[in-house]
Amino acid sequence: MPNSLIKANSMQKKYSRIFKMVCAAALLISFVLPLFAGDYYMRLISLIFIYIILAVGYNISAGFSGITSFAFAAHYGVGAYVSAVAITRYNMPFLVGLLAGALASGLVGLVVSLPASKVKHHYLALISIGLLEIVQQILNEWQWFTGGSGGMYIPSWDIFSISLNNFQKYYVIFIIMLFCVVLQRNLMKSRWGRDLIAIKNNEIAAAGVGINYSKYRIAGYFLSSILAGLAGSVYASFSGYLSPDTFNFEFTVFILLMAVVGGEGTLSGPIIGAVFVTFIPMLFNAAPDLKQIVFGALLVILPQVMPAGIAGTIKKYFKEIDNNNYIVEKTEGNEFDIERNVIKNNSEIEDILVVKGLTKRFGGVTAVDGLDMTIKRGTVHSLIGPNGAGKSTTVNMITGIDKPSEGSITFNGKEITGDKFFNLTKKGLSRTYQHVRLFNNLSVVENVAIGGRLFYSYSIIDSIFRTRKMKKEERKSFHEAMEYLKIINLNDKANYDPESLSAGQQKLLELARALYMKPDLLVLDEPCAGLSETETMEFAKIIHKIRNAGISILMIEHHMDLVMEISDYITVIDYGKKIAEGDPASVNTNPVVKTAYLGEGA
Ligand SMILES: Nc1ncnc2c1ncn2[C@@H]1O[C@H](COP(=O)(O)OP(=O)(O)OP(=O)(O)O)[C@@H](O)[C@H]1O
Repeated sequence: MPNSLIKANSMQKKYSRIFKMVCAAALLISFVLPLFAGDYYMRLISLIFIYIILAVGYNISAGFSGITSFAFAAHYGVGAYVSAVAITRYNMPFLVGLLAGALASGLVGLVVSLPASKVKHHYLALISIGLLEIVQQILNEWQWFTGGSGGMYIPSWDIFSISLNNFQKYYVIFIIMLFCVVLQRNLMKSRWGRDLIAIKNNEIAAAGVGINYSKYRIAGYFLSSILAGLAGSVYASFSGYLSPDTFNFEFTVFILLMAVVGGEGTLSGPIIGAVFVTFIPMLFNAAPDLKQIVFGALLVILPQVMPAGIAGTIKKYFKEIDNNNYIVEKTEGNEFDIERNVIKNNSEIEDILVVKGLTKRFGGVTAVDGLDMTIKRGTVHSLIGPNGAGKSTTVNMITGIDKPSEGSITFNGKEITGDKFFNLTKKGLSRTYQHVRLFNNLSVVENVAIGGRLFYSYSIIDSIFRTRKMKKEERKSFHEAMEYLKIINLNDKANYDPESLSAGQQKLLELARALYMKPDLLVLDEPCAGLSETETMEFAKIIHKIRNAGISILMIEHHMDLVMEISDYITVIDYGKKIAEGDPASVNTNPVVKTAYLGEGA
């Protein structure tokens, strides 16, 4: 059967048309503006371009990756001063100076984010305030390097010994800005961008698809600080004079305001934010003291009345999300063959998972107490017990979310006790969650595609330049993700926002994501909670299919009919201890289970 493109709905099409027209108009105006505008306006628009570069940097950090930092004024300052020193004191060419400034800011970002990644990530916000203070002091006091409070003059720009006039400077800044905007767009529409967005959405689920979120946070912040440093470097040569006062907390407020007005985590937000926030102060030329009050008030009010900013609000109105609908293909015809699409594990080991003496204590509470359990390859093994029995804690230890207090876990013959969650996914373990953990800033199909991220190898450079390799792998990945969506009958909702799905559909979507990871052992934590009776029966059929394809399943479930119907083996726990195990028939008639779990007399 032929493939047909999934059609965006009419509102999304309208948005896409309007968006393209606005972009084309903005590009055209920016391009021809110097032919008509005087020097003043050319400098003003150049400054907006610089702010766009800075706002793009901040957006990659806070908007997409969820890393809050108040040090972007400091990164901007480091970039500006390092490039100025490189050009004026060491006679480096302008372009080398730009790179030096950007890199220096990136290095500072690295130094700051490395320790911050080891503690809870919101500590980076605190560390960033410290950095801003340090940079302020250095700029003011380190006379021979920065010129101190007296400032520093930078000679006019030379590129290949040609001194640039304002007209030429405008186009150089315009090209650098365009590069940064396109870089942001390309990065975010690739697996690297999706990984960053996933971390912001849900750290645990991100680790569940194999993302080492500490490393990604560091990388995201490194890139953001490079862009902020680049903006500062361009500003230094553009303005011709640097003063430490420019890079203070007031400027941090200005950067935050650009993000809040434009809309964090959107591709056009930095552009909209930079334009608005550059023009707002002009309204207060007559009363400059009022400017800070207005900026502060806007920071207080806007997140409450327009939390998504201008770009986010417009997108919400058109129900648009930044997705990859241009490469999503809907396959019709043959039913998806799970067996064909799973990686067969060649291991001969029959006991796929062996748990011995597993114990977890939370302070005085022993949630799991010396549990022994063995899961045979190719079976559906259910773990049941009353509320609070320790089931979720058990699977959290098996999947590396909780560290066991005692005991051992062996998977495919290798000990995995205490392994990190993101490492276990690479070893063939995937899971769903008691409370659904989807990535709500990604579309339905992207939520599945991210499950297959380990099978694709294109680099971040491939992403930025959208190489053939990147496009080929993305197309394959989305095509496969669509196949997985077929299993759960959601292929016609590929471009939807996951929040628009019913609770049952969201559970199924999580299952499709876990399946695309091609696991050896699939762990399902209460997969049917919130599903209707019909959906539960559909789910049972899917589980049968998955098991027949050779994937072993460990399932926690309260729906007893389902457990009895689809399980090959059942382990029953109560107060963290195993009280029974066996096939469904024996467990169903076990008097201890009846007493403890089913509430009947033995
Ligand atoms: N992070 C935690 N800190 C402290 N106590 C915890 C923590 N997680 C679980 N517990 C406790 O451990 C015990 C087992 O909880 P767990 O969630 O594993 O049970 P469960 O069998 O999955 O329950 P349910 O069926 O209601 O989901 C409970 O008493 C719970 O309160």
